[in-house]
Amino acid sequence: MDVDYSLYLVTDRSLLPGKPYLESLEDTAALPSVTVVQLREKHADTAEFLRIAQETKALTDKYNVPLIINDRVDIACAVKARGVHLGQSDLPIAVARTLLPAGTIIGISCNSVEEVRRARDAGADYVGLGAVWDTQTKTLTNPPVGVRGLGAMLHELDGTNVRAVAIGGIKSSNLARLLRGAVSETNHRLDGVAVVSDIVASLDPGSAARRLRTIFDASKKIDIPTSFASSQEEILDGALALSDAIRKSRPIVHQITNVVVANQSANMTLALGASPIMATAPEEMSDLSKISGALLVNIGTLVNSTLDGMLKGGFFANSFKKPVVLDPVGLGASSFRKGSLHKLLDTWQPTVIKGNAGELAALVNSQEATGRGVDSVGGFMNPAEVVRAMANKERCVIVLSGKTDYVSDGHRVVAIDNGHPLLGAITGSGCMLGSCIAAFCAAANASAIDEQNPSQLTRGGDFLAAAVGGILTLTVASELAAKRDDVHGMGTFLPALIDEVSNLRPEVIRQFAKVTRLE
Ligand SMILES: Cc1ncc(COP(=O)(O)OP(=O)(O)O)c(N)n1
Ligand SMILES: Cc1ncsc1CCOP(=O)(O)O
Repeated sequence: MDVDYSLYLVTDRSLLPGKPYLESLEDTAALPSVTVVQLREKHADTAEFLRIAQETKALTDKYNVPLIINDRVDIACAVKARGVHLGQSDLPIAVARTLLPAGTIIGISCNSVEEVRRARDAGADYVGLGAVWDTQTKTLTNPPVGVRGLGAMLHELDGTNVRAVAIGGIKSSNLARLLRGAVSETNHRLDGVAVVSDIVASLDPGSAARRLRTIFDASKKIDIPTSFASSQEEILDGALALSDAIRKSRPIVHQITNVVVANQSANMTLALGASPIMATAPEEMSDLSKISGALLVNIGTLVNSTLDGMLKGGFFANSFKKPVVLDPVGLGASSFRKGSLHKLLDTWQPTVIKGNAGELAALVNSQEATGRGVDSVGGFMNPAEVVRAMANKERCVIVLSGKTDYVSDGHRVVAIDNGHPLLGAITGSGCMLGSCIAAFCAAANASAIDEQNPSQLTRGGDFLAAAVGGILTLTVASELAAKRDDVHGMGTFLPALIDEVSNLRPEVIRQFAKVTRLE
């Protein structure tokens, strides 16, 4: 019979919070939450390992949960375990197969795409991918692969029966982010998650397991809805409805942004009819996430002290189902920015990533465009395809800003041809665009019905239409501002732009909008 890998408990007696081992295990095995148990004994001698394995087997048999033995093929044979889990330096799969009864499951740990390929070709039944994050449970010999490293590993398993679980640092507080991000471009997902401390070290391991299992099961029920507005007219209607919704509901837009633009971004947010809060302290991120409609994270003048706030801000925004707009300003300019961005994306899931060609190229390691400081040099040959592929990879809406702006959620791709060259002449127009998109995302999220799905990282809403609304507001206003008699250049353009945004009505946006649905 096939094993269900949904919630794969790995034991560790050294982490028990005072409860006897078998009692703690029974708390979880008795429930339908845990679907597999792996006995992992790092310090027991052979006799002790065998004794614990026999006791564990009796318990897992009682509740009909398959038992896997860590490392030791001999113990797996002795207790007639359902399987064995091997590390990269344990017995090779082919040798273990000759020693184990036919049908015994063999799993192996993999830390890279190459290891997954080898495991697949050697006939592994499942792979343990990780460590995803750092863990207190063991000293890692390889760096964590991160959430975003898992997609390429899963891709290697397309068309095979090899199952995959992720392991390392997984908790109920980060599981939804893991499950959202751990998907290959071909939509290959994890079959389960392997967890040690979040269950074993808990005073109430049964509840801990139930929380994890509820999130895992709920994640199977969500994807980017395909029922959203489809034609360019419908997308425009959706975007303009959000413009009205912002003025009616005045959402709080929390912005952790750069010191160059904080003031003008706050004014732009007010002009849209929303309410800015430009707070950076990590200590207040949890409270602010509860009251905000959306979070903007802009790395333009990144320092370690704000990075901490960004990590916590995004984490809590995901937890409270608030959309997060990420503006990776000047990403290619330094390895500090790149390293920090990877940390951010491994900690939380953005709803929208907005960047110029140089920034998006740095994110996907493309040579097609580069950055010069915070500016972009060059462009993509096929921008529509780039945003579509990136949206699928990053599992969010992607906005590529430029003379023509491109937006995709992985299904739909839209091009917008509004804007004025003066937007590119002043500092911070890209950053203000991030603020506009965040305000529109707040409105989209607020108007969605909360499905009460614990694996959702936002309430939902058409965030592609939100991005389109944010772009149109700024770019149409820029065209109107540039035409004004009192605008003579950069200096007079910025206040006029803010005025035009504050006076802009949806009918005017509709009149000037140049939106094309591409595919
Ligand atoms: C499901 C699962 N995945 C990975 C591991 C790690 O195994 P290994 O690399 O052998 O390291 P140790 O467990 O021996 O520390 C695992 N145990 N289970
Ligand atoms: C055994 C193992 N292999 C990679 S990470 C890990 C430990 C995971 O423990 P935790 O779930 O407590 O982070």
